[in-house]
Amino acid sequence: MSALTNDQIEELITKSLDAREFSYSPYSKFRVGAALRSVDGKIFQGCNVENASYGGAICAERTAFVKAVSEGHLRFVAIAVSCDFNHYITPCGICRQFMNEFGKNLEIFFVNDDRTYKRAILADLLPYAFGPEILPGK
Ligand SMILES: O=c1ccn([C@H]2C[C@H](O)[C@@H](CO)O2)c(=O)[nH]1
Ligand SMILES: [Zn+2]
Repeated sequence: MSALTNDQIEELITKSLDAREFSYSPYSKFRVGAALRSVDGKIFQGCNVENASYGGAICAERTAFVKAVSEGHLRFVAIAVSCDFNHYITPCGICRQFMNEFGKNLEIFFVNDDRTYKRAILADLLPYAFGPEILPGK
């Protein structure tokens, strides 16, 4: 069961699909969009941003998180992710670790081109995670 209403899920899906528009992906030609909902209902969109130094690429999920955190938001309910293939895209390992910093109960919607989706919780995608609770001072 999702913490979001069906309308909220549909809104997140639309914003995730729309976010692909600004994908900067001249190398992979793989356009990814994400939409992240904070606990106070704000939605932050992100796309993947690649680099001539290939390893410098930033995924859509992290773009959305960095936008949100840099504007003072630290608590999130859900993120939707989409690519422009007939595929349910799942976040890469770096993004799973990155997102874990902000809570293991985050809902993740993997959105297909036709708006159908699959849903998971971050804790299921990153079991036995290394997280901030392990470090002193947290
Ligand atoms: O969940 C994912 C998986 C991949 N990518 C990007 C990284 C790179 O720009 C391109 C191909 O890996 O897709 C994302 O943005 N999110
Ligand atoms: Zn990633």
